[in-house]
Amino acid sequence: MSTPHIAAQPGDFAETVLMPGDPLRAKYIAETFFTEIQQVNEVRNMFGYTGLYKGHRISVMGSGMGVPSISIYAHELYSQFGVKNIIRVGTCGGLHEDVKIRDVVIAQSASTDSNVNRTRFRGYDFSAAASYSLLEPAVQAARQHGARVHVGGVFTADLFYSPDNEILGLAASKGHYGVEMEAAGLYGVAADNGCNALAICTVSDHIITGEKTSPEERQSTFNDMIEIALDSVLIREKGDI
Ligand SMILES: O=P(O)(O)O[C@H]1O[C@H](CO)[C@@H](O)[C@H]1O
Ligand SMILES: O=c1cc[nH]c(=O)[nH]1
Repeated sequence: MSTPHIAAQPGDFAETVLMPGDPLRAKYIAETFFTEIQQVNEVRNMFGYTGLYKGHRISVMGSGMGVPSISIYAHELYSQFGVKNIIRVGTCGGLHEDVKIRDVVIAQSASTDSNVNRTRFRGYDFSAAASYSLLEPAVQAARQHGARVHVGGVFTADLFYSPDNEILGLAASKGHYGVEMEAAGLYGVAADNGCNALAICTVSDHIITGEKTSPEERQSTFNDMIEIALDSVLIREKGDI
């Protein structure tokens, strides 16, 4: 079985897929955290893997950057490969004064300058929100982990290099914690397919203060976020939530 962008067999993906933007981070996650790893996609080098995390079957695949890219992969995973839950594990720019670099932002909701949700919602304003069944265990896992975590809105931007960054100041003034490029689209695709989605991001740089993390810091804070995402899946499976 194959879709235009994923060449895998039915059952190759677990019910829950972690999605970083970068396919090499997907490879890193599989090699660092999984046992019994099976590569399940390599079309366009968008690497996907299924393995075991603490004995629980789980998958990871890159999403690419931006709403169009993650929308393609999320739609194919939900509609053709039996995936029920996608947890984006990405990076974001800090927008809010309470947010420091290396903090974790759990995106309860996502505002956007993308038109995709209006397209799918006949011009009305769709509320792009995380699935509570993924959100609550993620918050619990983050607290257990001891991470500095913020739960709230993010701004999903179409342009990384925008000629007009005033929207980011406005988003900050309305309490958005970070800017990234996928969450609002992912939440829309999950709603289309009756499935679950959540975006978790580590703050890699700060839009207001101009601070940036070093490559080493990015790696270790990325690991914190991955453990939070993976442990949230175990908490959910155990039915503690
Ligand atoms: O680190 P990832 O998951 O790619 O996320 C962020 O980084 C990319 C921009 O550099 C965008 O995809 C943005 O959302
Ligand atoms: O999309 C992103 C991701 C990280 N930092 C940013 O400024 N934007």
